[in-house]
Amino acid sequence: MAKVRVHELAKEIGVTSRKLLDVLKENGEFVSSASSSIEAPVVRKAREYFEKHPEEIDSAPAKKPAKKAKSASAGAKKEQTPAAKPAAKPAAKPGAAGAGTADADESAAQPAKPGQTSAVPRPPKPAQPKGKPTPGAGGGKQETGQADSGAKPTPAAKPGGKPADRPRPIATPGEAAASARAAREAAPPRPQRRRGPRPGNSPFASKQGMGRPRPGNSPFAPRQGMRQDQADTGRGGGQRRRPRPTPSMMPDQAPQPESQRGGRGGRQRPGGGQGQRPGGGFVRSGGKARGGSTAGAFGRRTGGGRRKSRRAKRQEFEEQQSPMTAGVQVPRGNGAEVRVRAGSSIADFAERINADPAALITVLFRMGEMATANQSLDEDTFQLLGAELGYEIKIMSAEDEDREILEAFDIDLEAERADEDPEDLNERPPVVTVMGHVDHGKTALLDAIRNADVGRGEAGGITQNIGAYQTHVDVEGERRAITFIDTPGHEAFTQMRARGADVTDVAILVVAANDGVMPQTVEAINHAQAANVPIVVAVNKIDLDGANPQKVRSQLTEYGLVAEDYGGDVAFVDVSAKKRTNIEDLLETVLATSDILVEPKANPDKPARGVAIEAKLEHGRGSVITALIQDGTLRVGDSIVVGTAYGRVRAMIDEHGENVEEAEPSRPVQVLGLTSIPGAGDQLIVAEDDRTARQIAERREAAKRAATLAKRRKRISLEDFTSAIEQGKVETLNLIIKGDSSGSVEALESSLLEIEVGQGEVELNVIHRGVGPVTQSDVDLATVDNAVIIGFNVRSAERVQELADEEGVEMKFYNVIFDVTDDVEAALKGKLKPIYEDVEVGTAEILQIFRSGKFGNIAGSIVRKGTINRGHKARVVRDGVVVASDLEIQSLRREKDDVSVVREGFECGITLGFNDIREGDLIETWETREKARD
Ligand SMILES: Nc1nc2c(ncn2[C@@H]2O[C@H](COP(=O)(O)OP(=O)(O)OP(=O)(O)O)[C@@H](O)[C@H]2O)c(=O)[nH]1
Repeated sequence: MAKVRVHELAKEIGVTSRKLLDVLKENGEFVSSASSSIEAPVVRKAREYFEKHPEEIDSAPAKKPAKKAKSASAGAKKEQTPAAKPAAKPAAKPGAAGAGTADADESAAQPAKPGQTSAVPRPPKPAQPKGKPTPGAGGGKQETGQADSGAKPTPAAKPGGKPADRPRPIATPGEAAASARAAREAAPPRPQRRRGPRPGNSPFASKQGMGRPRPGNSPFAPRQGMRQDQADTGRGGGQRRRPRPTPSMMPDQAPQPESQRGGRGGRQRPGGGQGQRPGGGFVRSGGKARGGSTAGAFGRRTGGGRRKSRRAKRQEFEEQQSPMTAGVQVPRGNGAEVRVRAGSSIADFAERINADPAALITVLFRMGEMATANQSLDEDTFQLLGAELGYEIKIMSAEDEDREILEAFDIDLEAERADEDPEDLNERPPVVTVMGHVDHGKTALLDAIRNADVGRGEAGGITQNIGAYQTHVDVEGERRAITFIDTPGHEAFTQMRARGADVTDVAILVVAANDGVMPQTVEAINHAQAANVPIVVAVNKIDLDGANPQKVRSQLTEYGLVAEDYGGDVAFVDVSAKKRTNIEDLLETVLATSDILVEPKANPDKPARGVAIEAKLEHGRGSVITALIQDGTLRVGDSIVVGTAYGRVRAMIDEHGENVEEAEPSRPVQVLGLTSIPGAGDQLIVAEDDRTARQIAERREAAKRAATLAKRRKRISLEDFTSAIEQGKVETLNLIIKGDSSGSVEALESSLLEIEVGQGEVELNVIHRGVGPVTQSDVDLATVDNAVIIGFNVRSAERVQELADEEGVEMKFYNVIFDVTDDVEAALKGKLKPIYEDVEVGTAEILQIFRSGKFGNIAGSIVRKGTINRGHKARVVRDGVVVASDLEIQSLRREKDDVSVVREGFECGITLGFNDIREGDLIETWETREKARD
C-alpha cells in the first residue's frame, strides 16, 4: 500500500489534519505535519481508532484542553495520594519492568504512573520491592531522579488499570500538557488503558521486535551486550576495564530507552524505569480525564497551585507537545525556523528552542547519533534533529549571526541601505586599491600619488602613514578627492573582502611596461573581477628603455581587459611612478571610471558605518584603528563598536597628522578610544550609546568564543601517544570502535581490554562502540574526546575521511583482530610513562685551580674515566664523600677553546658554578636517560 499523507487520511476519515496529528502523536507516532506521509500500519491503526471512536470525528479537540486542564489540575491535587496505586501493580508485573520508560505524550496524560517511582530495570524479573509504588508515586522523580518524564503504562499496567478501558474522550496533547501541569504535585492514580504500539515506525517504542541489546552506541546502558557479556564470561575483567563513558552525556532526568531506534537495545540501569508497550494498537492518553493526573509527566514544575494565564497555558501547551514517547520533553517546532550558527552544539540549539540539552541528547541518541551537550554538530545532524522535532534548521554563517546580533539592537545595515532615500545620498570620493605583480611599482605609484597631493601645497602634506589617505585632483575646475588604500596588492584586498569589508570602488592594476603581464597581474585581475570592481590599468615604468606599453595592452586583451584604443572600455594610462609622469592623468581617469561605473554615494547625515582597515596597539595611545567611513559621519564622542571592540571616539587624526572632529564618507581617519583592538576588516558602527556598543561587542565576543570553542580540537594518534603521555597531555588512550557486526565489535573490545599495559599507568578507554561505518559523529566525538577511531571490517564515507583529516582525528581500519590488538598494545606500551635512570658518564680529577673574577674557580682537570660533557649533571667528591651535588658542567674548555666534550686522558678546564673545589677532588658526571621497557 502506498504511503498516504496525514491530511489525505484526515480528509478520508473526516477529521481535521490537526485532530489526526494529535491522535497520532498521542499514540506514539512521529509525524510532524499534515503533509507528512505515514506508513500503512499506522494508517490502518488510525482508521481503526476512529472507527472505535466515532465521537472523535469532527470534534474539535484542540480547544478543550485549557478548561479541562483546570479541572484536571484541581482533581489532581485532591487525588494526590492514590495516584501511585494503580500503577504500582503493573510495574511489578513481569515484563512491565519498563514502566519507567518515558513517553512524554502518554505520561502527560497519565502522570502518576507507578512505574515512575522505581521501575526495576531487569525485565524478566518482577519489580523489586524498591519499585513498589508508594503514595505520591507521581513524584517518582523525586525518588528515582529519572521519572520526570513520567512512566507510561505498560500492558502490564492493565491489571491495575481497568478503569482506563472505559471509553473516555481522548486527551489531546493540549490536555495532556495541561494535565501534566495540573498533576505535577498530585498523582491521582488513573491508570489508562494503554496498548503498546505496533512495531511500526516508532523508533522509541520499547517493543519493536528488535530489542535485543547489542553493542549499539549506548555507552550508558550497563548492559549493551558486549560489556555485560564480557563480565558474565569473565573476559577482560579486571581493573583496566573502564566504566562506560560519560554519564554526563545522558540527560539526568530522562529514563533510558529500553530500545533504540532501529532496535538498538539497552537494558536499563537500576533506578531507571523501563517501559514496554508490547502489542500494537493505539492508546488514548486521556490523562486529564476524571482526575487523571499527569503529575511529573513532563518533569516540569507548575509553580504550585498558582493559576496561569491563558497565554501561559497556551505556551505550555505548545511547548509540551513532545515528539518523544520515551520520556524526554522537547518543544515541538511545528515547522518553525531555528537558526543556529555553523559549529553550534546541542547546548546552543537547546537554548534556541528553550529545551533541555539533555533531552536533545536523548533524542539524538535514539536516532543513532551520540553527542555531548557541548559538542558541535554537523549540518546533517542538525537537519535530522530538526526534522525529528519539527524545526526547520538554518545553519547560519558568521555574517548571518552578526546580522542577528545587530538586529537585536535594532540595527539592520542592509535594510538601512535599501531604505535609503536617494535624495539623501551625496557623492563620495571613490576608494581605490592598487594591485599588480611584484615589483611592477605599486608602492612607488602610491608614493607618487601621495606626493602629487603634497605638491599641491596641502597643509602639512601627508605625513602619517595611517593605512589609507585621501588625495585631490582638479577636474574641470573642481577639486575632487580620491581615497587610496595604502596597502597594495590583491591579497590584502581579498583578505578584507573575506572579512566582509568590500571597501574598494576602483582597482588600479599596475603593469610594468618592460615586464608585461605576469602571474600576479592575472591574479589581481581575477580578484578584482570577482569583487566586481572596475579596473583602471596603469602601465608603469614607461620611462624605461625597454618599455612597451602597447604590448601590455595587447596582452591584457586576453584577460578581458580591452583598452579603449583597442575598441574596448577599459581605461589604460601610461605612467612613470618614478618620474611622476601622468599621475594626474591617472587620477582623473580613476575619477572618470568611478563616475561612470560606480557612482559612489552615501548619506553623510546619519550615524557612521565603516570599516577598520588597520588596527594596532600604540604605546601611549592605546588601541588605534584606521577607519574608513563608508556611510554617515563619525564624530568625536560617538559610541562605537568595531568587531568585538567598543568605546567612544576620543580623537580622530587624518593622514596629515591633524585632529579632525568629523569624518564623512570615504574619509580614512585614525580613531582613538576603543577599549581593545579589533581585527582589520572589522565593521565600525556607531551605536546609540556606550551601553549598546558594549553589549554588541560582548555578544560578538561570545559568538566568537563559541565558534572558537567549537573549532578547538584535540588530536591523538596511536603513534604520537607516547609523546603525548610524556608531555603529560594524556593518560588515557580513548578508542572508538566501529565494526561490521555486534559480535565483532564485542570481540574486539574484549580483546583490547585484555591487553596488559602495566601498573595502571596508562589506561585504555573505549568511549564509544557501534556497528556500521565510521560516521561524522564518530569523528566529532573523537575530536572532542581525543580518541582514535578503530574501524573493523568497516570503512568511512569520503566526507568523513576528509573531516577526520581536517580535524586530525586518526582513523585506523583493520580486518584482523590481532592486528588491532598488536597496534594498540604497541601504542600503549610505547605510551607507558618512560622510566628514567641516571647513568655515569665520566670522571675528572682536579689538578689545579684557576681563579677567575669572571667565571669563579676553574677546575683544571684531567678526564680519568669516560667523557666529560658540557651540560651534564655533576657532583664533587672529596675523599669518597660527595661535597656538592646537583651541579652542572657549565663550561668546558680545552686550551682556550670552548668544547662540548673531552675524552678520557685529556686535560680540560671546567666550571661548575661551585667555587669550593680543591685539588684532588673528583668531578663525577652523569646523565639521566630513559630506560627501555621490556
Ligand atoms: N624606472 C622605473 N622604475 C620604477 C618605476 N616604478 C617603480 N619602479 C621601481 O621598481 C621597483 C619596484 O617598485 P615597487 O614600488 O617597490 O614595486 P611594488 O609593486 O610595490 O613591489 P612589491 O611591494 O614588492 O610588490 C623599485 O625599484 C622602483 O624604484 C617607474 O615608473 N620607473
